[in-house]
Amino acid sequence: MRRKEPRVLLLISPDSVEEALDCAKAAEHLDIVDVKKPDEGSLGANFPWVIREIRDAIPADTPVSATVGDVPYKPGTVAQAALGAVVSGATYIKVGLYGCTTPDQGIEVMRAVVRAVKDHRSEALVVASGYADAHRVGCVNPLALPDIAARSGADAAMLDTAVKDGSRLFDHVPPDVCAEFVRSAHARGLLAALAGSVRQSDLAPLTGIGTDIVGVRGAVCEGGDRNAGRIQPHLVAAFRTEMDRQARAHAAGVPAGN
Ligand SMILES: O=C[C@H](O)COP(=O)(O)O
Repeated sequence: MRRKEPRVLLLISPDSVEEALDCAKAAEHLDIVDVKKPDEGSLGANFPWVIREIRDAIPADTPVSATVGDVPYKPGTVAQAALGAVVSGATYIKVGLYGCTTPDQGIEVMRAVVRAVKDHRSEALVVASGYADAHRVGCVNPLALPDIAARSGADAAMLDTAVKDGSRLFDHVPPDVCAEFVRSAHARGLLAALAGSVRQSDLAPLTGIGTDIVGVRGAVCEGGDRNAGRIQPHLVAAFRTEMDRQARAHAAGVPAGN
């Protein structure tokens, strides 16, 4: 049976139709299928026809998200790419503000994206994503994302990691600062999403932080390898089981351990 209101939404990122079919086998355990192309970057954009094929391949009640890329500070270019993603069937549109160095640049890009997406499909959700390791790539401070998202009319603020070299979300933004990010998003009426080589052992702090969405690829791939490994349905199921265990422990006020 499909989950109705999971405490935290699980977003899984396949890179192909074949991997999306493996996600479909685990559809009861995940909430959002997030199409990306990891060989084009952390939030690399896949082809429109891949988004369309994935939309057609997975259960109709599972929303499709698509990443628009690790985008430059080029509002027109990014708005067109975002329109391409929503026309192709995605209802979550994720934008990685890689080339934006200031909040004003991020707002300019995201306002253009929000207009392009919502003019086409008003109920689609726009996600403004920053990078926990922004200091390594010179982009906007991750804690600026909730304000950028709110001021541009986006629906969610997200953090991921830009450099996929084994370092993880909490290596760059510790749990107490992630908690501040989530509070800041919620105070602005936004969803908060956290990702970045997240593992099952991160689920206890992530649950406590109160994030709405956890984004994962590597942890549900064979051998934990987001590049060479493929998404495994049994690893998706195991990840969900641990999310649920942590959610129950949190609700009961009892630490679940790892
Ligand atoms: O949106 C989520 C990302 O796909 C996370 O990928 P990762 O868990 O391999 O860092």
